[in-house]
Amino acid sequence: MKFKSPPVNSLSLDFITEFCIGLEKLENNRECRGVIFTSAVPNIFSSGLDITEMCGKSMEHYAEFWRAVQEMWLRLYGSNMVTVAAVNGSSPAGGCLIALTCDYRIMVENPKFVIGLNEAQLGIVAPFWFKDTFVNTVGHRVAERSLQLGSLHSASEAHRLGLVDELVPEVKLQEKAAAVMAQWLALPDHARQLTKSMMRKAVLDRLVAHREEDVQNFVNFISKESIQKSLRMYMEMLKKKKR
Ligand SMILES: CCCC/C=C/CC(=O)SCCNC(=O)CCNC(=O)[C@H](O)C(C)(C)COP(=O)(O)OP(=O)(O)OC[C@H]1O[C@@H](n2cnc3c(N)ncnc32)[C@H](O)[C@@H]1OP(=O)(O)O
Repeated sequence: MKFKSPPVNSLSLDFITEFCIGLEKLENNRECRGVIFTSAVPNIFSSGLDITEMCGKSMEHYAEFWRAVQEMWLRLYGSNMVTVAAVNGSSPAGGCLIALTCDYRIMVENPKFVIGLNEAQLGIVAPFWFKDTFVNTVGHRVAERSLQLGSLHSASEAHRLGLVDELVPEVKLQEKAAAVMAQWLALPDHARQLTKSMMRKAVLDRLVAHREEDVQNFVNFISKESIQKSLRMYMEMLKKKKR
């Protein structure tokens, strides 16, 4: 699945809806046992949640958007397929979450590309299921430090921390992703799927059990004037950076 929503593959409601529909189609296709996620936008894997969906909108919109974000994560983290992220560009926040939610992450070894859960830098807080996914990948200490600081890690640092599994030159990315996929698909599906479910079930169940509470938390938090102000300032900063 190639993300193609220029300029930065931000995860808008439309993007997320299409992502979920595409994933469901693949999940229901018995011929399809694995998916590689990558980007068709140069230098960007995904810039994370579309900030404009969380700024200046109604409470109803925030709730609809957050349910879609939850749905995307539940489907991807709970997927029966082998999922490989071929990260060919920067991947902050929600973009990093997509990569973390996959079974395996390969990143292009470009020092300009960054990845991480940088929510704290925007004055917002990653919800418990972002945090759980991160902890399950890199361990508690690395996740705690990285989340509190809202760190965006270079590709080599992300590799050192275990946030990504492998680094490759850009020209080798697709070949490597295909090789990893072949390795994972060589196992019997039922054994791999049951093992994956055993490893991820507690974290998935936690969100399912607290889904509406999590929506309400998000809506209450994001609609606070102080948080809206932080997001507006962050968007301004992104725009100024270009001038
Ligand atoms: C409260 C509960 C928790 C909620 C959880 C939220 C998780 C999230 O995902 S929040 C989103 C966090 N994302 C970021 O912090 C990334 C911000 N973007 C960047 O750092 C850079 O844009 C980039 C490194 C991804 C790319 O840099 P580049 O120089 O190539 O492009 P830009 O000129 O910065 O951007 C082009 C264009 O796109 C707009 N934009 C960028 N990111 C977003 C975004 N996440 N949402 C909406 N719009 C975004 C940027 O403002 C530019 O717009 P203009 O062309 O109109 O100026």
